[in-house]
Amino acid sequence: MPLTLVSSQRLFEGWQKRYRHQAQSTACDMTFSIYLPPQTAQGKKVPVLYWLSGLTCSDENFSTKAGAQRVAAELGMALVIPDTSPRGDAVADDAAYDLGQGAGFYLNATQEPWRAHFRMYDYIVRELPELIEAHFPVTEQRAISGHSMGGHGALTIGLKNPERYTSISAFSPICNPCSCPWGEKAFAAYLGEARQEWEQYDATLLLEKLGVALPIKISQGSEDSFLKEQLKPEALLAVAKRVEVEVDYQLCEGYDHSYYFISTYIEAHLRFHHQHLLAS
Ligand SMILES: N[C@@H](CCC(=O)N[C@@H](CS)C(=O)NCC(=O)O)C(=O)O
Repeated sequence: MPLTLVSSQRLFEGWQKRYRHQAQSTACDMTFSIYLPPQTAQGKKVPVLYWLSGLTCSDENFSTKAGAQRVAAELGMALVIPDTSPRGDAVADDAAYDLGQGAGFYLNATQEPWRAHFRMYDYIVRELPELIEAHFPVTEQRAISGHSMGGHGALTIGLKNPERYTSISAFSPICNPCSCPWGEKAFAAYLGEARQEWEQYDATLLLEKLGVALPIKISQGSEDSFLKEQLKPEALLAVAKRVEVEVDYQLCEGYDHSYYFISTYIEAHLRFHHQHLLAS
């Protein structure tokens, strides 16, 4: 599995790098970004935080806007930031921002024209960590976080694979995609009309079914324009209470859905993951 280096920059005594590689699960070239903290230059292996971005993003939004690298350098954590979907001329797409390229929803599509390439669940859970652990000085300790569609990805992937992650966190996650317009549209397209197929990718329904007790932290802006119609944290929190799973939920007064919000709270999320990675 060869990697092609796309770019490399020095940052907080570590390195921000971008790579391209041919992915088996998505059957196309994929690009990801990685921040390697200074400890790796001293030959030390470090744990990894996987960050899943939201609709319309690539691997570059978080790398350039969240400001996470300073604290990652201090804590000695690598940051791995994949793209949000397969891409390319041979990959199906849709004119809307919330379907197709840039909107992979971290699932394995079963429907035409999506199923050949839209297999982001397999890519994130298996293929990418295997690649990262084979090529970089990292341990097998992993944490997972994300924003909006990526918050949905972090929650569902973490809940379904608790043995693979120490902790889950999310900013403004789509908590109950089976019951919101973004989720209903994407799941109908990628998974078909049978709603029982959708349940395997819905954090609220998964928490109810699996009751996984991994540490979970969620931050949500009170002025997020998507909060009421799309994100539905109240559905997840009600289930968490019912199944007695503790969720560290913070409603952040006055913040919206943007990377200004993420950059304000990313330090708290990195320290949360670091504490659980240390204990693992
Ligand atoms: N109305 C927005 C919806 C998409 C959106 O807000 N995307 C969020 C994630 S759900 C994002 O992170 N955008 C990229 C950025 O802010 O850098 C658009 O059309 O771009």
